[in-house]
Amino acid sequence: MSIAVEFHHVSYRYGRKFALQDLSLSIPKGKATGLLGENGAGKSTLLKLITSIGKPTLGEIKVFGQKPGWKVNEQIAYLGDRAQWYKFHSIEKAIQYAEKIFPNFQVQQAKEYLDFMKLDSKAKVGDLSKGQMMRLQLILCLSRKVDLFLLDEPLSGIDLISREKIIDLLIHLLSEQEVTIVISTHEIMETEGLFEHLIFLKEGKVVKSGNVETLRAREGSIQHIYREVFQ
Ligand SMILES: Nc1ncnc2c1ncn2[C@@H]1O[C@H](COP(=O)(O)OP(=O)(O)OP(=O)(O)O)[C@@H](O)[C@H]1O
Repeated sequence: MSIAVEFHHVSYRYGRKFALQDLSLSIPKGKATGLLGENGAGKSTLLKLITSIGKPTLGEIKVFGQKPGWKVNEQIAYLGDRAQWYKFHSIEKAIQYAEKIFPNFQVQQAKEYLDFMKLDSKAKVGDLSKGQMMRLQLILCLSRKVDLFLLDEPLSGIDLISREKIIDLLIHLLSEQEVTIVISTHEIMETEGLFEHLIFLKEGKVVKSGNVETLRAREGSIQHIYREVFQ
């Protein structure tokens, strides 16, 4: 199995509080990995460390064999704390703007995704609903030509139809390109079919991880495992 991201005994703390504790894990290359955990488990912190928004207090991280930093960030698209797009821009304009700020942005790809996600390119960013805004954020993120996508809770607070659209888009991307996707989520029911690999995070530690099929064969449905781990 080729590895995209490795954590070796990583700890991270905010002030006195440890958000991650002696955490070791591997994220396989070319697959979708689900990062599952309850509120405060450390999912966002883990994704931020991959993009070098923070540095580990202890331990070592490798992303495609390199230390996190600006160089490897060129290969990463991160959907994290929501990027601010100008509210007075139309979606079309937001795409032109994304092309300016992201060197590896694919305008044609973004236009295809817009159709797929049923967004009107003339609509103003400021007039979009939360779900439509998330669809747009995701389009702008996924239209970058990179090897690794990190999506921090892309489904949170989104209605069923938008969720299904987002999941369809991710499945489409995975079937078309050899990319690595890491998605943090609590929405295991809807996303289960998307993932090949799962990491269960609890109180800053990995409590279970592995290939989805292997986990299912050994321990039953993913929902069952989720309940066992988090109840
Ligand atoms: N900026 C911060 N300052 C202080 N503590 C923080 C900060 N960000 C996160 N924490 C703490 O670190 C721990 C992990 O937070 P993190 O946001 O990584 O969890 P999460 O799994 O992404 O949670 P959620 O599902 O609620 O988004 C939590 O206890 C949180 O309170």
